[in-house]
Amino acid sequence: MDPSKDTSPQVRLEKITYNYPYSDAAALSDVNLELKKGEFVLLAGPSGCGKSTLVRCLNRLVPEVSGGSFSGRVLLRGKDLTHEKVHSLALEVGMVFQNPETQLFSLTVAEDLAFGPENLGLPGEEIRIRVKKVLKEVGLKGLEDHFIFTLSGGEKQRTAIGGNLAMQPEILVLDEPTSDLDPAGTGEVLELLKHLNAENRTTLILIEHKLDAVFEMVDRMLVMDEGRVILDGKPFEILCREEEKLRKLGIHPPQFTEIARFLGFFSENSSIPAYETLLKRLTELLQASEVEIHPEDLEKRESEIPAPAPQPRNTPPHVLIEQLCYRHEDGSEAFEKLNLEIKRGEFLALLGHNGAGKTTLAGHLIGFYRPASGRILLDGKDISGYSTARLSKQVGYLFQNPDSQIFTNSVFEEVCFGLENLGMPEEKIKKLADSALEMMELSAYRNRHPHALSRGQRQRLAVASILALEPDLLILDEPTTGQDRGHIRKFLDKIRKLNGLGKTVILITHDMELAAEYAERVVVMKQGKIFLDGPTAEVFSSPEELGAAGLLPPLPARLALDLRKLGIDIPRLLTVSDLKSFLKARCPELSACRPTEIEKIVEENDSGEEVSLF
Ligand SMILES: Nc1ncnc2c1ncn2[C@@H]1O[C@H](COP(=O)(O)OP(=O)(O)OP(=O)(O)O)[C@@H](O)[C@H]1O
Ligand SMILES: Nc1ncnc2c1ncn2[C@@H]1O[C@H](COP(=O)(O)OP(=O)(O)OP(=O)(O)O)[C@@H](O)[C@H]1O
Repeated sequence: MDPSKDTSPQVRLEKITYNYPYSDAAALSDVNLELKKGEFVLLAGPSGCGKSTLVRCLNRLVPEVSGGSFSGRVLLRGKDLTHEKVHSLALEVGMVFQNPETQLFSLTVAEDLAFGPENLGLPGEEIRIRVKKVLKEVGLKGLEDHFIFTLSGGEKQRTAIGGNLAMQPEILVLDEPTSDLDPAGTGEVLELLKHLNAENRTTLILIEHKLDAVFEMVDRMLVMDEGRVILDGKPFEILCREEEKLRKLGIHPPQFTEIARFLGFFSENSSIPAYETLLKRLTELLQASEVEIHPEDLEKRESEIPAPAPQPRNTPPHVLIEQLCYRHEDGSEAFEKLNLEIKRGEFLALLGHNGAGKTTLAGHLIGFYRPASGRILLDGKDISGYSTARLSKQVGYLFQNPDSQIFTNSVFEEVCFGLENLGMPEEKIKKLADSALEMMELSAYRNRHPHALSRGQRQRLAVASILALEPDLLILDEPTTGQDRGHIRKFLDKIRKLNGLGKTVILITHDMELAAEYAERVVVMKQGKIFLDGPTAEVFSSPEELGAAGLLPPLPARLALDLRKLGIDIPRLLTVSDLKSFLKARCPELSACRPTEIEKIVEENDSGEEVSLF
């Protein structure tokens, strides 16, 4: 039979129920699922719902390595895997894990890419060919001899993906493979996956919280909640039809589907409209409308972003970086006379391509790096003589990888750790730790070992530990990795409130949507230099410059820019809410619509609860 016509399932999960050791709650409950060869499947669901656990059943990491109690069967091309070993499945099921560091074993990039094929016993020439091909595919050409420990987060992620591609598996599972990548890198990796899927018919299972970039290219979307698969179908249909259910789970629709739905596309047709079609609909709507624009409607949203607290006269900036020069140990230049000033109470997004120098720059503020020349001042004081321990009283630094800052044996101890180091009384420590855990929705895991949490939960734990310390300056290095949109917003809404109380926030992110929504100022780095710096709306109105730094403005900003080019009178817009408010003000037929259930949910969520901690 022609294998391309074979419609029998490649993977079949039958009644899978699984509990981790010592855990009463089932991580998977009665999961039944079939996947066909060549399918490209998106697996979504709130943090902790069981996505990673489910995919780990496919190569027997669950339960062979994880232990616990497992029932049901996993069949691969009809073969029952119950008695298979993890290593014997490596050729069939490749897996790119959430944290690339857990799967990089060698000293250099090229050695790491060769590691898998070498273990398969392939001839040297074949290995060389594969490594060369993969280096190009994952965009690491030129870095082949770089040491793994010197790579930026995004470069490590590319290496981890490349290592799997070099094995040419039949099924490739990718657990948030783009979480640390810049928008250009995300696009490249997704193109690569599309190509693998189309050309080699590799079955792909992609776990992603960032739905914007992926929903258009996958064939099928599965949504999990509490260990069960609760939705299964075409992505655009699920995202539009089930928007209410998804929002309740904390899964926010991509900006594209939200706008398309608002403009009525889904009720007319269930296929995804093109960007140009959205633009055309908006143009027609706005040209037809004769209602005057009410600028106050547009300003409403912006005014929700708290303005920085007024600076008393003659107070020094909170952060002042003067003429900073820094070289890495290998002599490569990171910064040459870099200058940056941040006022107290600013909410600044630090953006830039992978390897631009964001983490290295931010690391200088807490003493992980020391300038070769130049000065760094916090509140006017030169920090060159301060230790990292001293600086951590003023500066809360959330690492890109939460596992880098988790080192105790229980969730509660973890949050207490930093507070104890500050020498606080026990009663106060307990109170602050409890409220930090409550704020991050982790109270239920109080006594659990941190490494028995999902990645998103570990990220929230790291955030709780930092927030409990009430630092004046918060540096959040990619805090959204592994989080669902619901948790991200709750967390950033709280950070915004802290910012409103005068805390300075530096958010390092590759997520333009979040930068647009939360930051008042955007600084873009490119190859170790400050490339753009200005108010958020202004920076996101410079698509050419952003493009040169490998970034793309968020969708509402792009639509507004393109509408202006078409001669439509429209202000700068940053968020979907901005766009909706503008349209409602301008087009009475849209504003006449009663709020849908979904909009009510959004409004309820937006109204926010009180910050319990401070
Ligand atoms: N080693 C472990 N021991 C006990 N419970 C665990 C362990 N690992 C994960 N869990 C729990 O199992 C549930 C499912 O975790 P899993 O990592 O599969 O979630 P996820 O959907 O992949 O989450 P995320 O999006 O945050 O990565 C979570 O509630 C988590 O706390
Ligand atoms: N110890 C080191 N030796 C040599 N080069 C290094 C070292 N540490 C970092 N680099 C390089 O410096 C550059 C900047 O790294 P940095 O981690 O600051 O980038 P980034 O903008 O935070 O990137 P990402 O978005 O990928 O996290 C990268 O190209 C990285 O490979």
